[in-house]
Amino acid sequence: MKPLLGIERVTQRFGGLVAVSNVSFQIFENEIIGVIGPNGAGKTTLFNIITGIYKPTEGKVMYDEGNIAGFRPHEITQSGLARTFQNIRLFQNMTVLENVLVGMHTRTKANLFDAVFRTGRLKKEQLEATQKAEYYLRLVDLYEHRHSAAKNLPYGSQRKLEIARAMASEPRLLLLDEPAAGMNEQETAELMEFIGKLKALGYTILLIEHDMKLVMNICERIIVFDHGCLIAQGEPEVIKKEPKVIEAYLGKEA
Ligand SMILES: Nc1ncnc2c1ncn2[C@@H]1O[C@H](COP(=O)(O)OP(=O)(O)OP(=O)(O)O)[C@@H](O)[C@H]1O
Repeated sequence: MKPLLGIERVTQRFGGLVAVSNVSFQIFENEIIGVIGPNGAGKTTLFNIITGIYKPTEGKVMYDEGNIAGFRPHEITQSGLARTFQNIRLFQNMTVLENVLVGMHTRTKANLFDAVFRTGRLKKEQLEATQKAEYYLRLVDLYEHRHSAAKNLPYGSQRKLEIARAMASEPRLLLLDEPAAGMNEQETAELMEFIGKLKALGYTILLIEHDMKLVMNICERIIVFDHGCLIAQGEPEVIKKEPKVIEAYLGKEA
């Protein structure tokens, strides 16, 4: 089986600091993979490399068999990767529905001419986009709130809205940066159920998360970072018992 994403000997230096050091791993279609590690281990830098915010100093990011290292973020979104951020990045004054429509932008075809003259093509496309956005909002249980301003949603719902917005670009691979951050126990439990639903829909998910219960429960494989290096990868049961992991991460934070 060919991987959907292949990280090949990737290194990211910032001046003298090596944030990611010679990292390689693969992700296969429809897997849920967790990335864990202490603060500053290089997890977010890895996401930033995969999503085109940084061009790695060395190495390849193979996605669907092509090397996307150095592609611009919008090109990466167009190739079928989408992400959420550690800190919520919604348009707070826009409605819930509008936030999802923004995520769909890379998939619409109407041009300036269509926009100025409000052509039939534009109207048809707008209607289809709204229907699609509503579909994603139903998936995350926010349809009823579609006309509320994003800022009026509770925190857990704002995180779900971010996921809906990422899904609107129709990715095959979803990268979630600390999706449970700031959530209460109930919201985290709902999120776990929701991520299970995404898998059933065929998505492949790579997530960074500090909530060990979430990671251990829903991830099929876990990748562990420490000081920029990949120190272990495997099934949760194996990772839990790995001495290097306990020393680097679980021992300090769990
Ligand atoms: N743009 C940058 N310029 C310089 N150093 C950076 C930059 N981005 C990250 N770093 C450094 O790279 C290292 C890895 O940081 P990164 O944010 O990837 O870690 P992390 O595992 O995501 O941590 P956390 O769990 O706290 O989010 C840190 O030492 C950080 O200070």
